[in-house]
Amino acid sequence: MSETETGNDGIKLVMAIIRPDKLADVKTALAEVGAPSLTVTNVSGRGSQPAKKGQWRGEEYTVDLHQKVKIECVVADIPAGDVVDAIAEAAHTGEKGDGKIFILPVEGAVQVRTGKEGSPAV
Ligand SMILES: Nc1ncnc2c1ncn2[C@@H]1O[C@H](COP(=O)(O)OP(=O)(O)O)[C@@H](O)[C@H]1O
Repeated sequence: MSETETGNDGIKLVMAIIRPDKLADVKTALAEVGAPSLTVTNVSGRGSQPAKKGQWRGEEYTVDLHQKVKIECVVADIPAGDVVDAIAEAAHTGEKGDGKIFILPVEGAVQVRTGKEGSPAV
C-alpha cells in the first residue's frame, strides 16, 4: 500500500480485525517487516460473513456476531503501508469474514517506562 493511500507521514495506528486462527501468521509477518509490537484483543463482529444457525433444545437460533481478533499496531519508523500489506497477506483466505484493516492518525505517544514522547518505541 502506497504512502498516498495511508497518509504521508507521522505516527499511524494500524487497526486490523482478523480471524483468530490467523493471529500467529500475522504476528510472524509483522515481526518480519519490523513491527513486532502490538496489542491484541478478542472481539466479536459482524460484516458480510453469513450468520451461523444452530439448534438448542429444539429451538433454532442465529448467531450473527463472529469471534474475531483485533490487532492494534502503532508505527512511525516504518511505512504504515508495509504493515497493512503484511497483515493483509498473512490474514487472507479469500472467504467472507477475513476482516478489515483501518489506518488512523495518532497525535502522540508516550513510553511509560522512560517518559519519552514522540515515536512509539518498538
Ligand atoms: N465497517 C466496519 N466497521 C468495523 N468493523 C468491521 C466493519 N466491517 C467489517 N468489520 C469487522 O471485520 C469482520 C469481518 O468482516 P466481513 O465483512 O465479515 O469480512 P469480509 O470483508 O472478508 O467479507 C467483521 O466481523 C467485523 O468484526
